[in-house]
Amino acid sequence: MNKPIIALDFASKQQVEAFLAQFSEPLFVKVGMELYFQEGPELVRFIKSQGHSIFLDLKLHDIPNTVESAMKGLANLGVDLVNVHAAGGLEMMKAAKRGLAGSETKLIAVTQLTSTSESQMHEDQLVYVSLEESVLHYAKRAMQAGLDGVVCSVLEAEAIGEACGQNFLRVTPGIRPATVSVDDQKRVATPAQARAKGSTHIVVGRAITKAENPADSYAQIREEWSGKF
Ligand SMILES: O=c1ccn([C@@H]2O[C@H](COP(=O)(O)O)[C@@H](O)[C@H]2O)c(=O)[nH]1
Repeated sequence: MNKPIIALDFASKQQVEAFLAQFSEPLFVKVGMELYFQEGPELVRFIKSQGHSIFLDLKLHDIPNTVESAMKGLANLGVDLVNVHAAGGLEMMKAAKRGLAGSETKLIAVTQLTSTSESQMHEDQLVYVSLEESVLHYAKRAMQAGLDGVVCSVLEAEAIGEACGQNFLRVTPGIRPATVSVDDQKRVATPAQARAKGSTHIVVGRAITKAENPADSYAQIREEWSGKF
């Protein structure tokens, strides 16, 4: 079972260091826009030097040429996972993959953000299909472009596994243990539900980073996710 990916949604290297100091094992962490735009590639190199695996969650979405060039830069960082928005289109996703040529970094595409509900998708995007249909469409396009998987919610993970194959990654944020507030997330599930529905990875931020004891919270989530609880 893959380790839960901890979203390091912090504003500074200092906060990251203080957080990581509470763990004595190699982790799988996610560096997103908040942290990357403050601290840049140096911080990614630092986290890597500490032996942790990294999902660099920058959700690129631009014209194919720009995304390909940006991916060439990210390829040099040697992270484990990077992503684009599937809404950028097939050509953009293919360009992103070309940019990573020769690197070991896996590429996944965001389908519909887990903070989006079906009614919001209709209103904001004028997309009048079901949310699952939209997510499945993006997953199939990502597969067609040669990507390694998608970011989706647990609610769509099973259908994507059936449509795209079990090796196609289903990386699922919006994870909340039963007692924790959902905050701004709309399509949420517990770690146990994620396991049952075939997520390949879970992404957990605030339920760990804002917990009274992050290391305990991580251990509980990891146990629930791995089915040991
Ligand atoms: O659809 C998506 C894509 C990315 N995210 C990111 O995951 C974490 C979730 O944090 P929580 O505190 O566990 O809600 C966050 O970094 C998002 O940027 C997502 O939530 N949904």
